[in-house]
Amino acid sequence: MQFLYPIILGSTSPRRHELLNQCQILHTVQSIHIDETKTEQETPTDYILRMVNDKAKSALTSLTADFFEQSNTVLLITADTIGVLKSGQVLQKPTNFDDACQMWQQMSDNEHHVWTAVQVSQIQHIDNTAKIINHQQRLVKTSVQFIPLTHSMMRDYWHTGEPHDKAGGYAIQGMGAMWVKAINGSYSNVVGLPIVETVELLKHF
Ligand SMILES: Cc1cn([C@H]2C[C@H](O)[C@@H](COP(=O)(O)OP(=O)(O)OP(=O)(O)O)O2)c(=O)[nH]c1=O
Repeated sequence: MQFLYPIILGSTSPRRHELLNQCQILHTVQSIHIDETKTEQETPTDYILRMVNDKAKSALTSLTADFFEQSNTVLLITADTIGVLKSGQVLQKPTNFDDACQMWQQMSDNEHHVWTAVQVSQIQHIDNTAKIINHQQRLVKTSVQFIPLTHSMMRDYWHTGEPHDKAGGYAIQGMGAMWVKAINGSYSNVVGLPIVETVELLKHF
């Protein structure tokens, strides 16, 4: 798939990279590291939209002249995925087994939503500096229904190592699929990048 400008994925998530590859969307990857702490006052929407913009600003500082060899304008994709309970509580990556169990107990035999925000930033390299000249965001929500979970299921899953770096402590594309009874909405959104909306944003530029 071809777009007007070269594409950079600003992410350390192998899942996002794989989803773009699956759709033959050519891109290079720039890893990013930011503080993902949510403030008390922030709503889930404020938080997730700030995250994708902070990730874009962080990636910007790493974009050296090599990234602009083909074109002085590039498109940068950044994304953030969280789980959201009916109470509005935000589920991030579990910090330890107890933290994961607290999330899973609330998700057991229940519905939660997975939200992914995606931002496409148009970046220009002028006077040796990369600048965001335009950006667009989308927020996509998918409903996920879990089966009832027992403590031994939680313990066994934790020991696989899969939950550690996943929002809500599970991977629908992995063994976590055994806990997912139904979804309503975009599957790629749960994995970490809503493909339909990402392509729409890329086409916009
Ligand atoms: C719910 C769910 C989340 N996830 C992943 C997607 C994201 O990689 C991760 C949520 O963390 P994010 O902070 O969104 O992403 P990340 O830290 O992995 O990567 P980066 O910030 O560098 O872009 O959870 C799955 O892989 N499968 C799932 O089913």
